[in-house]
Amino acid sequence: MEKLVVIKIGGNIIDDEAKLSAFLKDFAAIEGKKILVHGGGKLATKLAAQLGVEQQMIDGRRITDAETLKIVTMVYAGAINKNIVAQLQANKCNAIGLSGADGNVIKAHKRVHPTIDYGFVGDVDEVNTVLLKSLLEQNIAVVLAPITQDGNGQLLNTNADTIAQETAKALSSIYKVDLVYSFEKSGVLLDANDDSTVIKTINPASYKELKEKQLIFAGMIPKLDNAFTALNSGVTRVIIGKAEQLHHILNGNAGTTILHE
Ligand SMILES: Nc1ncnc2c1ncn2[C@@H]1O[C@H](COP(=O)(O)OP(=O)(O)O)[C@@H](O)[C@H]1O
Ligand SMILES: CC(=O)N[C@@H](CCC(=O)OP(=O)(O)O)C(=O)O
Repeated sequence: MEKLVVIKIGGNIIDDEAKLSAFLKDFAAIEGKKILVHGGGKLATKLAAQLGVEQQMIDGRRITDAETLKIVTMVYAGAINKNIVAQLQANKCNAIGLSGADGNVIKAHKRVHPTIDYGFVGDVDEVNTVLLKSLLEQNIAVVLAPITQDGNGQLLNTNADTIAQETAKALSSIYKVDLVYSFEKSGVLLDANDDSTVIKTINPASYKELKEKQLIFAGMIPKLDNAFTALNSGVTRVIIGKAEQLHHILNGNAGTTILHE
């Protein structure tokens, strides 16, 4: 099986012009088939504040009312996605930027929850692996924004870590997939404020323990849940690490590797 890397880039890197530019240079230099998934939650929150649209997050998920859906669509599928693609072109990496609606690439349904109304939040049903494969085979890097659609004309907002997991999972039937969650820290840390405390490997048992001790919290919990789901669904390797160390991560020399046992 041929190799594919699916890399998710975190919100704090997208927000930092210099770090984003350095990261995209490194991404452009990766040989072989590659997909970049981005979010941009911080930027969406900033724009919503400027527009006076109040935002609410529950368990790391944005409650997405109609106004918020317009904002996230503009920010993720518009400004951020196109800026990333343009920068990849500047680095001589041909790329195409897609939302889940483009080419019917990611279908989802509006989240149904017994007590919480998440609004226009989408849970993924299907990834169009045929289209993605045809683009990858033309040596085009795919840049995915976390906006999905329900097939009936409704756009939906889906967490970017989940988009990366679902895409990696779907493509693992065709490729040997490495999934990388890159963000501003050196990996999963024993002390979230100390970059020198990288935990080299995490398995379900150590994850449980670290969570109980509250050494893993906030956005790292859904990220690790996505990481384990990917690993249990056919993805070969899942690593969480620092965006600046992309090449070391891919070589297995940096970050936190997620293990089955
Ligand atoms: N043990 C930990 N190691 C590293 N980060 C952690 C840990 N526990 C919680 N976190 C938090 O998780 C955040 C990453 O999650 P999130 O903000 O959702 O990621 P992203 O930047 O990819 O969107 C970090 O910024 C950090 O504050
Ligand atoms: C439903 C939901 O929560 N969607 C996320 C999508 C963006 C995202 O995941 O961005 P980061 O990776 O930068 O956090 C949101 O709107 O915040």
